[in-house]
Amino acid sequence: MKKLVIRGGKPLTGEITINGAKNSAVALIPAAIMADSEVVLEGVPDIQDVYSLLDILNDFNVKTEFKDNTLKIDPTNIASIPMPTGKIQSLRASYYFMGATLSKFGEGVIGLPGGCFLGPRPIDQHIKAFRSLGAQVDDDFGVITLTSPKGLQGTRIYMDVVSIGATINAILAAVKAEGKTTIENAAREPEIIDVVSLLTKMGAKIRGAGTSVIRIEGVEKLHGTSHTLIPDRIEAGTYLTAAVAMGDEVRVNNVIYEHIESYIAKLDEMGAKMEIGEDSILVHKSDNLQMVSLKTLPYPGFATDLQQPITPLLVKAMGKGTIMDTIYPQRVKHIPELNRMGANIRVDGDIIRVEGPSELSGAPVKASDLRAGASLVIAGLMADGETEITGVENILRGYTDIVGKLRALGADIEMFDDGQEEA
Ligand SMILES: CC(=O)N[C@H]1[C@@H](OP(=O)(O)OP(=O)(O)OC[C@H]2O[C@@H](n3ccc(=O)[nH]c3=O)[C@H](O)[C@@H]2O)O[C@H](CO)[C@@H](O)[C@@H]1O
Ligand SMILES: C=C(OP(=O)(O)O)C(=O)O
Repeated sequence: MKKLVIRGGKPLTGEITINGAKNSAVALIPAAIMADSEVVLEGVPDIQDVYSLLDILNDFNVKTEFKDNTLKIDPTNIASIPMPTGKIQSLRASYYFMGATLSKFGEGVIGLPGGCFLGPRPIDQHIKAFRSLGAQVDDDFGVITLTSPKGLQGTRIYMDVVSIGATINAILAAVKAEGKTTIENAAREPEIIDVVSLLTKMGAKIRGAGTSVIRIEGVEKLHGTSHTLIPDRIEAGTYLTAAVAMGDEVRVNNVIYEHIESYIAKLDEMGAKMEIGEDSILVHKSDNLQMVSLKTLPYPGFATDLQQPITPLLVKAMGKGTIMDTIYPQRVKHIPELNRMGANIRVDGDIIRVEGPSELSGAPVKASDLRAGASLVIAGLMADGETEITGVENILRGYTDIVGKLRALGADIEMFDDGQEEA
């Protein structure tokens, strides 16, 4: 079992560099199998979700090489293999193999995905998109079988909810469908633009990524190419929060400000002192933080993935504030753990009520999901004394070398592994 031990209260100073986006990487990798030759991805983060996908590619007989953040994917000898259980459940984004295999082979057998438990995470809009394109989709107790006996035909797909995964899966399935497809009420996240950039370089014809209407004209084949990932806006937001909490001159490099504008605006409202550079953000010492209220929304609104990381910062602020996660109202597993460390937070139906300021003290806590983990790491950096975090595997799904990066800033953080499985 791995655990993180943080001795908090140390000021953070220095520079760190943000890696390529997890939520891009996990879509680009399945998308790459749709090419007929090698795809090279640059800036791929060194995270467990990437390794889980490489394991799955290996089962599909796809050759891969991953070194120094460059990932070479050669799908020349790919085989259509059913993936009903097992590795497919180790992460959320394995659902992209539904769209990718449907497009590549006209068929696929893919089990329901895993990933963070944030409350119900249905995939009805993904299935609706596949069916609209003419696929037959059968759900046998969580094993999704996709076939397309008459091929896939371009169509109009209206998404009932704004969904990143369903939008990307619809794009993957539609790029080689016959004729034109329009996706309406599409998600607009930067990762969608990144996936469309790769597919376009592979030969796909797609317009409108980053808007709520995406138009696709089917092509017959997709070829190999190379592509560099966008930086991870959630990783950037996480380190910016740690810097606002404990920093004194911390520069966060490789940030696209426009991707986290709504987050920066909230930190600004709290009174954080930041200087926005061309591709970096410098955080000065920020005292007397003001309490704020916030609501998560689809992009360009405040990202749900940053709701948990910002919570400990609110704990440090003066006054009463509320957090409403409209995307995942049940994304609250960090709250009891923060309270164990001395926070004063109440979950009241779909509203999280924070009253501050509270001094945090180190305690044994569990990271039940990825961003709950980020939240607890930030709390641990802020707390007086020692915090021991278990559930570290969840954190490693999405953060490259979190220990090394924080140590470089002066944090007292160590990871231990006793080699035993977590209970
Ligand atoms: C791998 C990846 O990119 N994960 C991100 C992605 O997850 P994911 O793509 O799974 O999340 P979605 O954008 O699909 O979910 C948004 C909302 O739509 C609902 N919904 C979604 C699909 C569907 O078929 N039916 C439905 O009702 C969900 O329950 C949720 O309330 O976006 C989430 C919301 O920004 C982020 O927290 C995740 O980090
Ligand atoms: C919820 C997240 O990831 P996933 O969708 O991969 O579970 C996340 O990145 O915060």
